[in-house]
Amino acid sequence: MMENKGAILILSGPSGCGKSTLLKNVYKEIDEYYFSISTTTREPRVGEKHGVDYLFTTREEFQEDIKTGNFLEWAEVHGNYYGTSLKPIKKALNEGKIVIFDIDVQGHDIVRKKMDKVVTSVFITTPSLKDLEDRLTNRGTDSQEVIDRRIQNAKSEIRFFQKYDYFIINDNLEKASKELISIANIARVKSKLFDKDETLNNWLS
Ligand SMILES: Nc1ncnc2c1ncn2[C@@H]1O[C@H](COP(=O)(O)OP(=O)(O)OP(=O)(O)O)[C@@H](O)[C@H]1O
Ligand SMILES: Nc1nc2c(ncn2[C@@H]2O[C@H](COP(=O)(O)O)[C@@H](O)[C@H]2O)c(=O)[nH]1
Repeated sequence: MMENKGAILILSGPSGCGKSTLLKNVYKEIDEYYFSISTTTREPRVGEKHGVDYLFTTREEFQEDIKTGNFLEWAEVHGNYYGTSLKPIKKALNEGKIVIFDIDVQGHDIVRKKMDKVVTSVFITTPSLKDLEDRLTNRGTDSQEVIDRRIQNAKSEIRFFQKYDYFIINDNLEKASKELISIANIARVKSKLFDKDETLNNWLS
């Protein structure tokens, strides 16, 4: 019996580059996916729902989850904690799903190390830092202080893009969506690699 039948698709990129927007645009084109809902200590934004966008929690509870070993990965990003719970990921992988992560560059490093064989990753960005700043400002969800911090962090995050399998410049939503769908299809093909042993067994038995 195969342990993993699914595959992982990681999206990273500076805050405001358009990861959530792109994902919402392409979900209907991806079969059998599971979006990994992260746990965070960040305050919910207007319109965000617990259990849909994030699992919102306190710093104390988050630290308890770290101690218990509940996270596949976790990181401090822009001054808040974010983490991926291991249990639902295992379940979705065993069900053969494409598990989609929207996580930062630190999280990508950890998941790569732990689950390299099943990971396909894509770094998403805007054409320029100015575009990023405009998007964060126009989104209207964060204070100027939070935006400034995210812009500062974007300058370091951009250096990580070479660690990723693919790179998308989200200048045009339609074009970027098509590129993301192609990458999701590649992740799907990767999941088929785990059928190799089973196929061989079927042939030889
Ligand atoms: N191709 C695009 N052209 C113009 N605006 C865009 C494009 N893609 C996304 N946006 C806008 O940019 C803003 C930021 O997008 P979004 O919230 O999806 O970013 P994000 O990468 O998920 O951010 P975070 O990491 O903070 O969650 C939104 O207001 C969105 O409507
Ligand atoms: N390492 C992880 N990073 C995560 C996770 N969930 C989200 N993120 C990243 O945090 C920033 C900020 O998100 P925001 O919703 O506050 O704008 C963003 O880059 C996400 O990719 C996680 O579980 N682990």
